[in-house]
Amino acid sequence: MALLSGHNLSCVKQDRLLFDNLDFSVAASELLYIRGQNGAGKTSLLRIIVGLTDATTGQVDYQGQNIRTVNDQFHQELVYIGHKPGLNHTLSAIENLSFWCQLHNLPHCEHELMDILALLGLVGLEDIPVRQLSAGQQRRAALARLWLKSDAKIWVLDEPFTALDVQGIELLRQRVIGHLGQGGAVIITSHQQLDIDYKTSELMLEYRI
Ligand SMILES: Nc1ncnc2c1ncn2[C@@H]1O[C@H](COP(=O)(O)OP(=O)(O)OP(=O)(O)O)[C@@H](O)[C@H]1O
Repeated sequence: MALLSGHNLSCVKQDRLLFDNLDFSVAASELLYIRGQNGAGKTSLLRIIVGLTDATTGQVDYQGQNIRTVNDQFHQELVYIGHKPGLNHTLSAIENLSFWCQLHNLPHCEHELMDILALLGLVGLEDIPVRQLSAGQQRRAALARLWLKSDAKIWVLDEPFTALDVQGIELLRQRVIGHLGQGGAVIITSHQQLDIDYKTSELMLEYRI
């Protein structure tokens, strides 16, 4: 059974039809790549998938039910990391992630924060404002959420490799493998191919004029 599926999705932005009649599904331990050139509509599709915006037509189902009707459960079991890191630049990494843990009702996370930041190579940088971190360090801080909310079933990641170095890419790759191994599902946009021994499908968005 599909964990997450989209049916007859279409999206119009600025009078341009980005996609229509679009169906997808992703099941436990599956990875779905969404591909397409700049401006094809990948981010727009991800925002529809996580319920941040409505599709022009169609619906997204979580475990067979419209995400709008199982909103709370869906968001409890989802981690979405957008194209931008989604961090408050005036706060430190610790402050950003502590706030995120509270927002997601994950109080136990606070105890794990330092270990996760160490794993991500951010020790010594955890207390400075995020704006003083490099782009790759900011990305790492954003990706810490994948370690903090480890029981989320669905990960939706928009260009998560952006700005990461080789070691960061491998760290994230191993994390994705671990998640798939635990029965999670991952939807990802990336211009980079991941070499992974799990069922992988691809959705190509054509750029439309
Ligand atoms: N909030 C918005 N209001 C109006 N138009 C938008 C908005 N967001 C995106 N668009 C338009 O929708 C189109 C698709 O944008 P989107 O960000 O989904 O593409 P993308 O495939 O993710 O691109 P990229 O690879 O560059 O990140 C673009 O032409 C963009 O101008």
